[in-house]
Amino acid sequence: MANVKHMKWWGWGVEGIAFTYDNKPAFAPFVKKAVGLELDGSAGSSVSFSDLTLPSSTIDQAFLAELGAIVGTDNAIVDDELRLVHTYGKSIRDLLRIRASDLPRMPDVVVYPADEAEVSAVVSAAVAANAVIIPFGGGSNISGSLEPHPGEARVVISLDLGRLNKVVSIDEGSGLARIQAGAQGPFIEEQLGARGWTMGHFPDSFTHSTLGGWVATRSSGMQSDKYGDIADIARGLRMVRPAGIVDIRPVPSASTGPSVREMILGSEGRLGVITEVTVQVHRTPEVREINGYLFPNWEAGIAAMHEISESDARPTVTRVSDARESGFSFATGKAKTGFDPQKVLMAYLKRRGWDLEGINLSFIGFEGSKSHVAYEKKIVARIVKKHGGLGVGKGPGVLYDQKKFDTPYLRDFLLDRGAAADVSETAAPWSRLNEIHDAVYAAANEAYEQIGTPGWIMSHLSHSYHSGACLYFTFAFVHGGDTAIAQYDVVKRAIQQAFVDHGGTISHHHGVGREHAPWLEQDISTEGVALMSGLFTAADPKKNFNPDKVITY
Ligand SMILES: Cc1cc2nc3c(=O)[nH]c(=O)nc-3n(C[C@H](O)[C@H](O)[C@H](O)COP(=O)(O)OP(=O)(O)OC[C@H]3O[C@@H](n4cnc5c(N)ncnc54)[C@H](O)[C@@H]3O)c2cc1C
Repeated sequence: MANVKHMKWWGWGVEGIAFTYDNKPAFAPFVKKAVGLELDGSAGSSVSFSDLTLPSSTIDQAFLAELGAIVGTDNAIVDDELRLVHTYGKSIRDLLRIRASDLPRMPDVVVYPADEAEVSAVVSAAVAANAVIIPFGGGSNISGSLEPHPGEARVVISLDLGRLNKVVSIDEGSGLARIQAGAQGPFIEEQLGARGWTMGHFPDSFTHSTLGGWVATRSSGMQSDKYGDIADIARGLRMVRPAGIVDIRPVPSASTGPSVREMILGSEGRLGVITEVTVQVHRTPEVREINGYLFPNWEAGIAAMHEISESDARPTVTRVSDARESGFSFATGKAKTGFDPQKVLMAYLKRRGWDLEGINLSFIGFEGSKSHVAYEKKIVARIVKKHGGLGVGKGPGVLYDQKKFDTPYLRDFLLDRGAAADVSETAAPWSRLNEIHDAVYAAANEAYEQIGTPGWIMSHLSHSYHSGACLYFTFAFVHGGDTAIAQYDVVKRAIQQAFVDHGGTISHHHGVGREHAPWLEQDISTEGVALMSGLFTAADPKKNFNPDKVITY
């Protein structure tokens, strides 16, 4: 069997790692206050694989043998757990549906090609048989980008790129690395790091997502302020199509008509299978540091991030959490014995007249030579001070850096105990960020009233650009069991609508999939959707490539 590791079928990450609130005394009271959920130390209720009802595979032996002849019989697999892992991504909707056995259509077979030639052969065989091909990276998307259409009558192949996982070569003279599309974050950085390079792309899902998936969803990492989004980082591409390979060479910029590279970015498997990407890489910096700052309120934090984006400083991360999200961060802190610097700091701020409930916690990252980092930190310190903020040093930044990939486990913990939590993000001009923030809060709170349960919403700004920034919202509520997805839809719809109504996009970095497709027309206009639809129809007239995503039937 293919030696490709997958996440748990029922949640985030790998078996054996889970969120715990041991030694986090503020966590249980925080959850009680936020969503009314009583944490009593019990393990909660999870789901066992044998409780699920799964539809059988519809692939016939002859086609399975044909695929097996291309990739090896061990790499064309009909196995229920593998099929399940390849059905959905990791949104709360996906996790709720799995727990409810809401699985109308699963892939019939999971195929693991070893190289581009095998991808091409599988694509040819699949198109000849009029089968559906769904490229699979790490399965971490939260936009419904993988699931087969419930009524799909044709054979559905999940084409897992997990064996295409090598850094092929590095052009050290240009800072370009050729990397296979199925490589996951840690493996890429390990390979590059060993030769003194970094790609600088660190999405929160870094540990379980792939280069091909990042490109296919237009991903953005937490250090995008310096390194760019994947759309900036990915310079060259190779994508398998039924009639051949699209080969976009890694030139720094080009004036060659509408950009085919851009058409592939965000295509979510609808145009073909990406096998290789040439990315920009940078020398590992001499200094890497994330510092903590506090602001007395949200408006001050946003104004400071805006001013930093216009300054001579070019931090890697500019992030500020609103008061609610800051409260959440404080609540997940470990208990201290003896001297507690946080307590001392809070006492100091109180003396200076700060409203402790209104504190906004910020992280700003710096990379480069010692002198460059010192120069940037000086600029940032001046701006933070101007907006009434305060630097609190490296300590909180070190903690943030260590914990940043652990947060997703919390969602499974809450789900086991009856609470649904998920995220929605947007990007908008600087001039509209405060308006969007307030509008989303109002929309979510109205939605909670509508579904009749107390709910939680919190937000941070991340990913700053010249003209605006990304706002990222996390929401949670105790769900009503069978009605959980309907309740989730009410909240999610309210938030997405508030984005478009107030000048934001429906998705800054999570793609469209099926989840955000209903708002696409409001975002890019009717004619915009018509253009995109024309591209998909011309490129894939029989809808063999991951149909029903981005633009749905
Ligand atoms: C806890 C959590 C945190 C997250 N944090 C971030 C974040 O910080 N930034 C961010 O950008 N996203 C984030 N995401 C979303 C997700 O990780 C991204 O969308 C990621 O880019 C998906 O990559 P993947 O390899 O898992 O792709 P998959 O989920 O396997 O696939 C996603 C889509 O891409 C297509 N695809 C995958 N590989 C290929 C290929 N080789 N060729 C053609 N199409 C392909 C699939 O068909 C599908 O349509 C997060 C998700 C979770 C659950």
